[in-house]
Amino acid sequence: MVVRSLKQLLRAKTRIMDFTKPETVLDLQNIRDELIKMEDSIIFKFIERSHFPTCPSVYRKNDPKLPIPNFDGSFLDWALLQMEIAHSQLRRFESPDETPFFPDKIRKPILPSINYPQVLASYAPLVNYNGKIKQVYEHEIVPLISKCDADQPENYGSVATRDIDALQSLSRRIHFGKFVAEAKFRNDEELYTSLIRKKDVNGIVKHITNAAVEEKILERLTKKAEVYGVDPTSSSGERRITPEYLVKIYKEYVIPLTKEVEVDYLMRRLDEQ
Ligand SMILES: O=C(O)C(=O)C[C@]1(C(=O)O)C=C[C@@H](O)C=C1
Repeated sequence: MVVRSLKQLLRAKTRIMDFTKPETVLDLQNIRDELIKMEDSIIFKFIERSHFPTCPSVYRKNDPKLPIPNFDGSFLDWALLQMEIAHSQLRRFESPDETPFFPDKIRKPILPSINYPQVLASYAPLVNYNGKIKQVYEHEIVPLISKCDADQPENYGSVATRDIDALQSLSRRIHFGKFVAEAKFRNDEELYTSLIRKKDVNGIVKHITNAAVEEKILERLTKKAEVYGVDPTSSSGERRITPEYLVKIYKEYVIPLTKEVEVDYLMRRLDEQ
């Protein structure tokens, strides 16, 4: 009897989001646990980027230092597009938690489809904030997380690969707002239906906001940045990612953009029924 209940306890504790099981995907606690795990990947990706200077040429459209034949865009745009073309063929964007930066240019997978059960509304892929995420990343986040303000041609490739990793993690985190929104909608359909009918954006923002959860996120990030952001082997204790910058990035960009995704998703939610 004791053994059985212990097993049950373990099972309950190890419940995680599984995209083939809709009931695990729309459990708000599972979603929040996943968001917590994503904090670690985002911090580590920022740390990887922080070893390099800003390298503005990487983000400049058609920069003469980085000529790319038959391409209209920045070096990062080009690199990200090549990566998405490869990843699309590996089935990356079939997963409902992945949102491409170039939805019109990706390819069909080489691998057979998984046919995930549909948990989000059918328009979910159209809720795509990647343009805005890239804008914010290049203009606001890179200057905060780079080692210094400088161009370093020998590291353009390394910078672009670090940027792609960071952008993909940020995109996944921010677009998780769709799962949060769907879970909240199903938990209180009456309330959200009435707010959506009235097009009451402020009311929706008020109801999706949980100040206590946000405060906890910022507290946890401060602690994580203190631990991960310092190289324990470095005698000078030099900081790589400071708690101050990490909190600023979450408070000013990551959480507000997640909420924007939630609101956008919810505002269209009644068209689906
Ligand atoms: O956890 C939630 O309820 C969310 O809506 C996600 C999130 C976030 O971005 O982490 C956004 C808004 C809430 O105020 C709290 C947290």
